[in-house]
Amino acid sequence: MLNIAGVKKGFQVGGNHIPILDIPQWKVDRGEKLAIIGPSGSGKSTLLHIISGVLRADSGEVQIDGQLLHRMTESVRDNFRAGHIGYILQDFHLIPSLTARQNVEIVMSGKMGAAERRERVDSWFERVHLADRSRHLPSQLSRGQQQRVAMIRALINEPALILADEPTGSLDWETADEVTGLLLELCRGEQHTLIVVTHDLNMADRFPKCVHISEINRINGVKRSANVREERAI
Ligand SMILES: Nc1ncnc2c1ncn2[C@@H]1O[C@H](COP(=O)(O)OP(=O)(O)OP(=O)(O)O)[C@@H](O)[C@H]1O
Repeated sequence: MLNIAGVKKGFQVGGNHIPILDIPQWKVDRGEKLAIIGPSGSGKSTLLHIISGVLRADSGEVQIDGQLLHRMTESVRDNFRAGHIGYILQDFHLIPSLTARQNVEIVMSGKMGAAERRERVDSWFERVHLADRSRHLPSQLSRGQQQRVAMIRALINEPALILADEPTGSLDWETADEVTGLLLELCRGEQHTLIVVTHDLNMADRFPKCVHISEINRINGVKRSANVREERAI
């Protein structure tokens, strides 16, 4: 489903080129549920940005479902992203002036009829146990509820690939555990590939597969430990 070959990425800082990513080869199979862990500054978010196409690699190839992102024009890439990729962020990024369901409807295809759209949105709010909250504004929802709305927004178009950057990063332990369970349940099955970047080791433990960023990225610019629990104490 995802194939990365020879990807390099660096940033210009104060006239210096700082290499961040060097990924000779990395593959994620369809239907995999994968957590990526590793220290702050090791390029995890940058990797997700490159996979989603919001950031361009300096060189190399990213292929999703056989399609090469860097060969697409910007508008084709935007359409591809909207149809194939769902993105969940730590801070939800809900539009404050829109209700929960409007925040979801805004990403849905205009081609869908009003009744079908309503039914689909209703069924997703039921799935995340927020049926009675869909007409609330984000400010009237708890952080865990806001993240559940953001999850619906990422999943409503049934993307094949779901990327989540620290989805539990701003939640308390219990809510984080709930959100993790829900995310895994919603992404169950072969049709959803899920890649989560997290510092939350309880979350990572619940994933069928967990990799350290150093297993993917050859750049060793930050202090790393093979043992992530030790790393947290550094
Ligand atoms: N636009 C940018 N310009 C310059 N440097 C950048 C830019 N974006 C990211 N970086 C640098 O790239 C490195 C990797 O950042 P990234 O956010 O990918 O790390 P991360 O592993 O996700 O960290 P964290 O776990 O703290 O979120 C950092 O040193 C960061 O400062």
